Amino acid sequence: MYGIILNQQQRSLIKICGLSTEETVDAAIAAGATHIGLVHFEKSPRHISLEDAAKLRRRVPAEVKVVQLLVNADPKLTSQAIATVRPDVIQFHGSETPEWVKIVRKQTGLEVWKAFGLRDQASLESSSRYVGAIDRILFDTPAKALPGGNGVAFDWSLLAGHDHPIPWGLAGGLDTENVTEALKTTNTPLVDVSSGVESAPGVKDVDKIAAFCQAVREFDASR
Ligand SMILES: O=C(O)c1ccccc1N[C@@H]1O[C@H](COP(=O)(O)O)[C@@H](O)[C@H]1O
Repeated sequence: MYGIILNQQQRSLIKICGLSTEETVDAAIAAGATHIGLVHFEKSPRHISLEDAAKLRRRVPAEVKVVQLLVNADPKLTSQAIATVRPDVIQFHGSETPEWVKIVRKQTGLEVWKAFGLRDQASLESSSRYVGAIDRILFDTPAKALPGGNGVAFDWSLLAGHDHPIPWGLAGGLDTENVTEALKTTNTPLVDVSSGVESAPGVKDVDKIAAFCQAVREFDASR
């Protein structure tokens, strides 16, 4: 009986993105993150070289998945990132087409995620063009100064009650204060945070990482 109840309890997936130091990678793992995100995009304050990403990747135990974030990377850079970092997941966060991400998925066998800027109901419908091409869609705020990582939330009610055809996740402006509301409104299976666990752009804060993960786990325990 007890086992059945435990099995029914939904455990949210938590991705902490834009990590760039050993200390913060270790903190995210200790706090219960299920996914660690590494950004390779030179315009981002969270950009790290592929060699540094590979070093951080080696600290991550098998039960925590490593997500390599790329933005409109060409085929050469995409293969270099995969060969050097050996991520579990590739997150495409630019204007990559369904055709391109499907090729990467087929040729590498890796899990492929696509970030999608959600503007309105019509854009939610148009996101279905990625069905069959990716393993997970990550709904985010439409691009601003950067394609992502701006710390700005979108209207989560767009996702309330939506019948999702593929696995998905929620990103954009999440933090410890709003993540419970975001989970309640959207019932998302995965939350993805970057700016919301920083003390300055690109500087992750270990206490904020711990508090964010605790808020998510408290929500999980309450449902
Ligand atoms: O983090 C970045 O700098 C970044 C740069 C380019 C594309 C995506 C980026 N981050 C991703 O954006 C979402 C939302 O981030 P935030 O919590 O609003 O800061 C998330 O997937 C980040 O990993």
